[in-house]
Amino acid sequence: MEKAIEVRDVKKYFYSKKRALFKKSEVKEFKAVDGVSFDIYKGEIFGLLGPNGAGKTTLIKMITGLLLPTEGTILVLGIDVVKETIKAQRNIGTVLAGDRSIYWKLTARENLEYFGALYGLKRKEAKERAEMILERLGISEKADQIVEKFSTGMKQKVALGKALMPNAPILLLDEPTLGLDPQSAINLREIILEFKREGKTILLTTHYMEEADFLSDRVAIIDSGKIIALDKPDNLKKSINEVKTMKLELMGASYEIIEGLKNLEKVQNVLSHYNQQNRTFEVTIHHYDGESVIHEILDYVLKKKAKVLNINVEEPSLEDVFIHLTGKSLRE
Ligand SMILES: Nc1ncnc2c1ncn2[C@@H]1O[C@H](COP(=O)(O)OP(=O)(O)OP(=O)(O)O)[C@@H](O)[C@H]1O
Repeated sequence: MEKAIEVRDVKKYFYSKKRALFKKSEVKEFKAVDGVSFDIYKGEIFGLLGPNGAGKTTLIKMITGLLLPTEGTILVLGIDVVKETIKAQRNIGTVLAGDRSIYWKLTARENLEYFGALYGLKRKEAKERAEMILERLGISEKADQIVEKFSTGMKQKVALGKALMPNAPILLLDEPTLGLDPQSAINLREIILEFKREGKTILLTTHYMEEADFLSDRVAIIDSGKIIALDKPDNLKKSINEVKTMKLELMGASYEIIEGLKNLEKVQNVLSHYNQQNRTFEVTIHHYDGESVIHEILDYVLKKKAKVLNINVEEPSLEDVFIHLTGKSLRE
């Protein structure tokens, strides 16, 4: 398979000065991306899944040439992003999370035409392409209104439209559906799949496991600047087949009772979320081996006088893969 993007041993360290009274200021090093390697093949959707602060945006910014890596090499269609930044950038359309680079005082159409000119399109070409993209993204009707008044979803579509203007073969989408209402998110995911059908290579970052699962041909799970797993979503889920997931909704429980669950034999991970409104705990339990441990869990909970409102035994999700590997939730 032909490679569209090659990332080799890439690191990005940030440095900040910590001032202390009467002492020499210390330089603190922060490893935002800490030795990452992967390939993205032509025509695939590659998902980078990880919690907030995992290093996803930093990686995208390095691939697109906006940030210099501290170490390592990035090739885009064989072109070194550091050595030939502009040449590499010609192959990429990028939308960063909460993209503010579109002009809010211009209309959607003016934005696209302006960026088209910036990318070197002739006036007529830019007009035609903007028209086609506005149509594709379903925003033709509002194309001549200023962007400032648009909803978050519409603004996101204009940002995506801007990234599509140069008709680059590779798209980098950073949290494309962040902040969108469910229906707009579904629409945008459909549009992303259409781009793939047209042969574009897409790298997207997300911290929504359903999104990574639904869209990606392969997913890299990233945490604290490192890739901790990389495979097709189904293979990742199969890799934790021996781990079963049980979800409980408990009334009258406490953090202490939930901590106690961790001491049960064959229980691997316990994560909980307190729902203030209903005063219930939603508890996710990863355990090995079926029935006996389920009985033990229920016996324990009932002995502690908590009420079980709901029990679900679920198929593993990418969130479960993440919990299995890190012991924490994607949303923490
Ligand atoms: N310019 C910078 N200087 C110092 N630290 C930075 C800088 N940019 C990012 N970081 C830190 O690097 C880490 C990774 O940030 P990054 O934005 O890549 O994460 P992310 O996975 O995209 O998460 P999010 O979804 O929250 O943006 C964070 O802890 C962030 O605070």
